[in-house]
Amino acid sequence: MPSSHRPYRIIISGGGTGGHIYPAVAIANQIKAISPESEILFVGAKGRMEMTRVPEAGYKIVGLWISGLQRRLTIDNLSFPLKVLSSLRASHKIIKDFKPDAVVGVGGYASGPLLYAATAKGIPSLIQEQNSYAGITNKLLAKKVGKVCVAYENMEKFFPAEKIVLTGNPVRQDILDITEKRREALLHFGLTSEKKTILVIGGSLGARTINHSIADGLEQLAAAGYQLIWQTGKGFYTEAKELEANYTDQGIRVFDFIKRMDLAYAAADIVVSRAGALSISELCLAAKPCILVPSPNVAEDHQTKNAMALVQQHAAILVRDVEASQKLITATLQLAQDEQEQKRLSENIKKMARPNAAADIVDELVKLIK
Ligand SMILES: CC(=O)N[C@H]1[C@@H](OP(=O)(O)OP(=O)(O)OC[C@H]2O[C@@H](n3ccc(=O)[nH]c3=O)[C@H](O)[C@@H]2O)O[C@H](CO)[C@@H](O)[C@@H]1O
Repeated sequence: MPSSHRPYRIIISGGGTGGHIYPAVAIANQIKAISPESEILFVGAKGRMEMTRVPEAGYKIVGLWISGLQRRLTIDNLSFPLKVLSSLRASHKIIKDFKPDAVVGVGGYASGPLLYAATAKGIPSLIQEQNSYAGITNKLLAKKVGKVCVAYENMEKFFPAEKIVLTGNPVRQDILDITEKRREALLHFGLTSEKKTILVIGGSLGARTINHSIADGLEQLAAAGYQLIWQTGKGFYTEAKELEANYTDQGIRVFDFIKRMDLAYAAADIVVSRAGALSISELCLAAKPCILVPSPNVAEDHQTKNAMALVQQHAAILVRDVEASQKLITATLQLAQDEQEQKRLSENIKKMARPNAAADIVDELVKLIK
């Protein structure tokens, strides 16, 4: 069937961590799905993760010279006003050259100047907030943009009510259907179907407390007969690799970053994870029983709020970061042994999935253009 959409020119801006980048990629893929001739340009922050992950996903990206304002007084802060001015000027030029029909902001440093410049020119714009607690960039931009697509209820405290649309977080297509991928997944990670698999993910940057707790409990997990896919982030990778060397026959697999998250979810019987908003949205779609260890190092403790939205529905188990060193391994072993609890959690978390988020967001975007 021919597409009823003309080709659109869209800029998507933001990044910093996977939690901002992958929803942006999912939105881009959806625009291409409804209108394959569309042109999409990403705008990120120089030196940040999006500058490599976005081209890997097949899209062009340009980088702005911008960073966040640190809460402490640092040398970096002194250059902050200069960075804002420089990135605003660069954003105006990018918009003038690319001539977008609309712009999308996904949060993170780069979306500030780009959306500010776009809205000043009256270009239709939409932001997507992944968390149950709004980031500062999005809060400031909300006054200027046309629509704010959110993933949690009660976001009126942060954004003008008439602009809010509850869509959920857009998740990469390959994670939407993992049920058929288990065999391929076990093969991919060199694991066996005879053992249960625990997936440990620290979020796109890795999580120190989770890493230390798993390192301390590795012997226990292996002795109990579980295999492990363990994503450490860069910081703990070398140490974890050394530990892994003692357990290769028992199926302990260490990665700093996993590119095939679809296969990681497909292989997993249970998951231990930070409570980043995208990880949570993906876990809902994958319908995996999980233990969430919210990062305490994020604005307004928003990961705990993300996690509680599930815990209150008995859709996930919470282990607080301060308690992880004592409780995480015990909780993991308990859940791994309790198939009824796994089933209950899996059924409940599945109810919270929003598989149409990307399509709903792009619908809103198209309405703004029209
Ligand atoms: C420390 C920090 O600031 N964390 C924030 C960041 O988290 P972070 O970037 O960790 O984000 P999320 O947990 O939301 O998402 C991680 C994303 O990276 C992907 N992934 C992860 C690990 C890996 O090895 N491979 C891989 O592809 C996941 O599949 C997911 O798509 O953005 C989220 C969304 O705004 C916030 O909720 C988090 O609080």
